[in-house]
Amino acid sequence: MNHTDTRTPDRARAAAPTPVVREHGGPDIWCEDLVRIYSTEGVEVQALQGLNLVVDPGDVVALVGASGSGKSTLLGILSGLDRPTGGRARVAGVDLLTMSRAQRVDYQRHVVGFVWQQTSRNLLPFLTAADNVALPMVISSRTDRAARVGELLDLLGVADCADRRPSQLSGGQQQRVAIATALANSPAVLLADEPTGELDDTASEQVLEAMRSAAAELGTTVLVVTHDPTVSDHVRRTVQIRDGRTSTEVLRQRVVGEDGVERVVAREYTVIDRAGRIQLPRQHVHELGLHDRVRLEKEADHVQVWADDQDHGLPTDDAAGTEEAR
Ligand SMILES: Nc1ncnc2c1ncn2[C@@H]1O[C@H](COP(=O)(O)OP(=O)(O)OP(=O)(O)O)[C@@H](O)[C@H]1O
Repeated sequence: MNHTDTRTPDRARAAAPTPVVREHGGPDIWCEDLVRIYSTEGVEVQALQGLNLVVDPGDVVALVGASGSGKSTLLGILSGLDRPTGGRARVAGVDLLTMSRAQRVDYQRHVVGFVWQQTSRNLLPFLTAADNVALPMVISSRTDRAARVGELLDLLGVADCADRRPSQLSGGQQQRVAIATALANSPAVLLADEPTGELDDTASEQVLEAMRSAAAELGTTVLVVTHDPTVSDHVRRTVQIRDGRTSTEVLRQRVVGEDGVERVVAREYTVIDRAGRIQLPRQHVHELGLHDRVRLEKEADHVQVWADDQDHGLPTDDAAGTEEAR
């Protein structure tokens, strides 16, 4: 113990966060059957209803979905601000359900970075951009601060803003400084909740591109909640949440055609959980009149889904019917 430290051992311990236990290897975000139920005045809202999500290290993923579908609830849990009601969740090898309150501080300082929608919420107004970026490193006693501040501001394209306060920056510049601040302590995962929600199209484009390229350069995994339709140009993978569950995903791949021209091919997938459950797109359900139950037919390499148009009141000799085991 430091002899100049006059605090009692207990107080000294309380000041330093307890390090989180990290298992290395595996995905950077892993959620299984995640449930979050809010209870207010006797009314229960099931914000997450068994959500599954796996994000590999270095991936940049956009999370989209209608208002109230559970996006912010998920981000709240992944950032360590909230606890799930059930299920399991790991971020960068940290088990979020067994993490203690003291470990949460270490988790939020070193494992995850966070950017909020409101530009004013991300930065301290009385500090310059450079001092805002340096602050998390001061708190965690990092010594290479000046070099790191320069590197991050440069990476986010706001090196010329270093000596300005947030009020002297545009909304887009503020968000880029906010991303630099969130990346200061080299988190494994960057979480962003509508980071372009208050910006116009041009500034949104610049912020998303700066975030993507900085994450690629630093190897940071990114999960960004957005309503911004242009986000698809900046991410390889878009995950859609519907009613508290991941429902569909769009994966984009760059392919070179026979004409030698490179293009992006996007393909939409429906998410299947461990139990084999899938959620059919609402439009398919509506257009095909699917309800109550559907009939599945397995082909050699795919499964067909048919509306139930049988009369169940009578025995049937329909060839598609399956004879019950006796
Ligand atoms: N603290 C809370 N107490 C009670 N219900 C809540 C609370 N926070 C969220 N909810 C409810 O949980 C559901 C999911 O909310 P959430 O904020 O996660 O959705 P969202 O997809 O982020 O929506 P938006 O796009 O509008 O921000 C909604 O029905 C919401 O009303």
